[in-house]
Amino acid sequence: MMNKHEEQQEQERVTFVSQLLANKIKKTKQEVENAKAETQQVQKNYETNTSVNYLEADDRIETKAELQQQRSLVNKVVEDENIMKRQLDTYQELHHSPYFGRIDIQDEGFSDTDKLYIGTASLIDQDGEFLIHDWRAPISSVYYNGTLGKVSYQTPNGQQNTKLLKKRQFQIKDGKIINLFDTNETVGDELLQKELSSKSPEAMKNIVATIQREQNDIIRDTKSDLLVVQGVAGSGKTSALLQRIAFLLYHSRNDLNAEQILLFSPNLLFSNYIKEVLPSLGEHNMRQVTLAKFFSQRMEGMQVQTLFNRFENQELNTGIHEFKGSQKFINNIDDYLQNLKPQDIIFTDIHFQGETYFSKDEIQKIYGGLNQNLPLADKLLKTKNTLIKQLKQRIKAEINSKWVADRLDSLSDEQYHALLGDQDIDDFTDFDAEHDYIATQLVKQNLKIVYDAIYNDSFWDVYTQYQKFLEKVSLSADIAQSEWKADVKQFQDKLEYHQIRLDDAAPILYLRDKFTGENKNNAIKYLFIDEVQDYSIAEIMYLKLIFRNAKFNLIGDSEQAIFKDVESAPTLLNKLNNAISVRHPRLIYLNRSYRSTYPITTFASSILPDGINIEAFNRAGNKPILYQANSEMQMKQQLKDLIKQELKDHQTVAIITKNQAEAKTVYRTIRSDFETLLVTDSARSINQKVVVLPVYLAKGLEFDSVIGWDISKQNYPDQHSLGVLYTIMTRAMHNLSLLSNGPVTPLIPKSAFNNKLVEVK
Ligand SMILES: Nc1ncnc2c1ncn2[C@@H]1O[C@H](COP(=O)(O)OP(=O)(O)OP(=O)(O)O)[C@@H](O)[C@H]1O
Repeated sequence: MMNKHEEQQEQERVTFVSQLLANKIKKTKQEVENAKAETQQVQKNYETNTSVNYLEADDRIETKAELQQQRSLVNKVVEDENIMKRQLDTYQELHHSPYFGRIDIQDEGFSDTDKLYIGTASLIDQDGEFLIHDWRAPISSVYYNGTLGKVSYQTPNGQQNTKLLKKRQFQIKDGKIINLFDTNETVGDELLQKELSSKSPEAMKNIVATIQREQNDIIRDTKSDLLVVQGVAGSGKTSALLQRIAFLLYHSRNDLNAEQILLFSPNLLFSNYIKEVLPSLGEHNMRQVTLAKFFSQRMEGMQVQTLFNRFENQELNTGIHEFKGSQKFINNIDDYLQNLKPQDIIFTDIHFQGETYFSKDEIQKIYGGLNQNLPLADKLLKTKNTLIKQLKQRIKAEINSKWVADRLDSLSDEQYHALLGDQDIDDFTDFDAEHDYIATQLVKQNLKIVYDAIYNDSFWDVYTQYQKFLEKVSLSADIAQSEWKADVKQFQDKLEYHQIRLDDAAPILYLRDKFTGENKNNAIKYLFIDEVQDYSIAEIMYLKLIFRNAKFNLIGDSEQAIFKDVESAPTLLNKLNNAISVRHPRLIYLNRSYRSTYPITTFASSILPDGINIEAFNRAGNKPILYQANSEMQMKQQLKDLIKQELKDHQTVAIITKNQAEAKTVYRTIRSDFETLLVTDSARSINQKVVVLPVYLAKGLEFDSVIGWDISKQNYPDQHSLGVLYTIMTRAMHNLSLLSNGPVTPLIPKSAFNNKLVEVK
């Protein structure tokens, strides 16, 4: 036990640091004010200057240079102001809770010990001494990883050794220590217990003070170019992912910024839920996108089916669905393209003002005339270049035509200037040169449609090409020809309405971008996919094709597959490793579950084949209760009673259903008794105590109390529903109840609920 004197000393230090921070805050606030005033002044100057009429040719050159100078001044003061504001945010965050850990270390051969305090950001006093070390600094890893004794940690200069003499944990609130203790554990369970038993917050919290050893491995990995995390429900995958981003931004701060990190998240609700984590760590948010949004952006003019839509409609042929999502299917596309003869390429005419400008035969000839051993993308590029060359020649010929002369005569001053663009009149040697330039611009403007068609590859019909591929591909044994034909027909029918089924989206895009070599994104350096079990291998292969400079971080739980059958983790990982060949793959398992109480975690795990491997964090709570009703009416009444009861003890009660239709039924049942939010696909926040939502929108979220709706045998008849049921159960932090109309699903083993089955009377 720590003695009173030591506690007092620690409190004095906290008070000292708080006071220092208070001063810094005061000073920085003033600096922000000054910076603001300066920005306003500079901006005002800039606006006055830009409003002068700079069409006057004489003034132009001078004005231009001046403007450029002014603009960079504006940018600079804005940037200064932002830096100051960020600094202020950091101080304020630290002022609230300056640090959460202390380590005492002693380097080999030295007799004195260093006391290091660890917090969300570093703080230095006027002598350059660290009052607080950033949790991401190399030495801080000792706090998360080490037990007392000899320890080592990675630095940019290699591994360092030291001796860890003491590890102390703090809970500090508004300058007061509420808790402190010494520990030899990685990060003591005591603090974690406290963190986990609190009520579910509206937004996700950062876990910086209590990061666990395996989580720390994920966060601090800098070597892998494919990092796969398989973690059971509630094991902190999403938390670790976000801390990892914060770590990477710190670790590579000179050559990585938040804009170069992209996170694929399951839905908008989730995006919103995690939005506050990085700012609370003093970092900018990464970019976020959902798969649906990403696809629709890449297939303009097409309506791409969403995951939710596919799940709701359940119209899938499993064999075909699996085939189209497989690595084999993508490899087939590669083979198809490799062996594609020029005459098999679906070129289309380019039109201009209702007439054929370049015919598909001409284009075919250009393509066919190329050395066919060139890479695909080169062949297309050369074809495009030839087309553009021909277009330019026609533009030249067009300059002296009558329609151009007529149009030039009727140009207003303004139009003339517009055509002139950035060009300076003084640069022309004579009037003819100027005339030719303007005429060329005019023709170009008119022929821009043709230019765009070439540039955008609209002379190639990717959809029909894909259809041809479908007609040719050799099927796997479990798919009947007739079924496949029907599927191809469906593809064609949907296309008429500009609709693309989700299963076809990634393969089409893959075919397109492989053929053209275009649409690559070289800027993204780190790609994260959360809930990766919901992605097909084909989709991931497409992402790999596009984001070729990105290190891939795939995070998920094979047991929570709600859109397909549950796959064992090794199977899934094996598939991923084969599909994305990289140099340094790494796989990390997280088997300990933190979200739910011990009874809930063990109950939920009992329905999984490998559930025994899931380690429940030891936090007490009630056993889940199963209510079996004899009619829908009885079940509804029981639901209302339950909600009333749960609201007494909990902040949020979520009723989770299998699909949207059930969610609506529940909503209608309870809305007159409770203020209720029915969560839909477009929802962005949950701001009600009682919420109803289908399982796929509950992905990644957590609630104090969860009620699973109608988990009857009829609703969850077999293994296909395993992932759905497991996901529902594991959303609960403190309490879980399940309702069933009639006999309970066979997925829950009798032994799991023997003494907790309540017959509804
Ligand atoms: N080291 C930790 N310290 C404190 N809390 C933690 C820690 N790890 C996880 N948690 C908490 O456990 C809960 C689950 O974490 P998270 O949502 O990151 O898990 P997940 O693996 O992504 O879950 P799922 O796959 O079930 O959606 C959160 O409330 C999180 O704050």
